Amino acid sequence: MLITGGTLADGRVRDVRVTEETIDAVAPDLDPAADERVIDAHGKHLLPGAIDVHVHFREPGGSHKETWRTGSRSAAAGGVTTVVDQPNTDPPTVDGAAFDAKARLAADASLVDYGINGGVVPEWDPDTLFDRPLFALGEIFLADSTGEMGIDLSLFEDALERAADAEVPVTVHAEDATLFDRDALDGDLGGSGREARSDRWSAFRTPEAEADAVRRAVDAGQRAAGRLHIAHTSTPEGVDATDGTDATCEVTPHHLFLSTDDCDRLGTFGRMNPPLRDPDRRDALFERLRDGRIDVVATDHAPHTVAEKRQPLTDAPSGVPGVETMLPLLLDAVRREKLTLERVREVTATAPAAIFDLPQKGAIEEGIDADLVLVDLTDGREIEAAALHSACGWTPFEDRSGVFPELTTVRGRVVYERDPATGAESFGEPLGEPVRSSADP
Ligand SMILES: NC(=O)N[C@@H](CC(=O)O)C(=O)O
Ligand SMILES: [Zn+2]
Ligand SMILES: [Zn+2]
Repeated sequence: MLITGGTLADGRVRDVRVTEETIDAVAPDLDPAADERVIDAHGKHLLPGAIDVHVHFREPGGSHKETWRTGSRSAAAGGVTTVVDQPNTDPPTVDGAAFDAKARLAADASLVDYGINGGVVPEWDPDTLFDRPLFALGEIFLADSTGEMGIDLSLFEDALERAADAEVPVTVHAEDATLFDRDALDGDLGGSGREARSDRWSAFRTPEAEADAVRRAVDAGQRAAGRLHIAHTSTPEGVDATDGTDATCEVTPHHLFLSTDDCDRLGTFGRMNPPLRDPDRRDALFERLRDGRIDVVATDHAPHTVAEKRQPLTDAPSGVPGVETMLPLLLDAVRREKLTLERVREVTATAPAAIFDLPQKGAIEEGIDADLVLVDLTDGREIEAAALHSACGWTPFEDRSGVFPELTTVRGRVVYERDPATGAESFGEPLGEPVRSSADP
């Protein structure tokens, strides 16, 4: 396949030849071979596929919320070519057998490349778990969230040691429940669903609870001398607690593009852990994305059904979908000159590939996986739940504008294609193996 005339993130216009699974050539002017498919990318941008290191595709055990098929189609339609699934499934991915069961589901159904993380609870089985090609160990929950997998600091320190020995990176959900403000949930919490006052959830799971937990996790990580990555940092204080350390951090699109100002509109559809923060903190977080203090954008794609969300604030589950809207929202920020295209490439592809050791991904270079996304930056459109592909059927970004892919390839296969003239979409077939195959060291 030859994609001609695309503009790369650094502004160079190049022809890109894809042969089998890899990028075969990146050059100013390539002649198409006789039977080669040619895709005209003139006036459009060609980016490396996004690597989303934090998704919850809910299988096994939660397939009424999402499945590997629906979640990976949503990823492909949003230009995400590699996803990493978290362990709070049912059963949780805390031993070798649970890992194998999830790996089989993913191999049969995932349209995009995937990694599977191991999880930690008191009854985990590190021996069989570390026997599997774990992408990472985490998210390790230092406070309960969906799946009630919260653990104490001493088990966290043991897990850090085991992961360091196994040279497996660790990701952590850093909130300290002892610093939650329980008074915030007394009094009037509004009604159910969109009538709920989810600003109270933000008042309950305080910024200090995150910042303090990040500081403690980072200290433990430094002592264990392993690779530590902080999941979904939602506050500037949390990000700043990683400054000057080896720990890396990620931010989600909802903590960049939403704030407590959206709680009124969203109700429980804006309830997640860590929660939405005040507009000033959101702006300070965006500044840290722009200036490089935040390493990665990852979605924490955490779908729940509309019915589950239409409950009172303290009964509804936490979490919002986001895998399909991450790149569109970031590209819309580029259109609005709030971010550069190179920074978007850095936080969605270059940095995740470097931090999680995926040398064959994250760039448009000869010899590496042909994970590519073709976008037309002049073609912004409104985000509508009905046009998205997650099984959950809703989005917290309704009516925001986004730039959606026209073509997504994973290791040279077209996994998603949309005709910009008609809107007609088509999807590819499952790929059948994880990005960390057992052949890896
Ligand atoms: N973020 C959330 O609010 N929920 C996530 C779990 C998590 O990432 O804490 C989920 O799996 O639902
Ligand atoms: Zn989490
Ligand atoms: Zn999560």
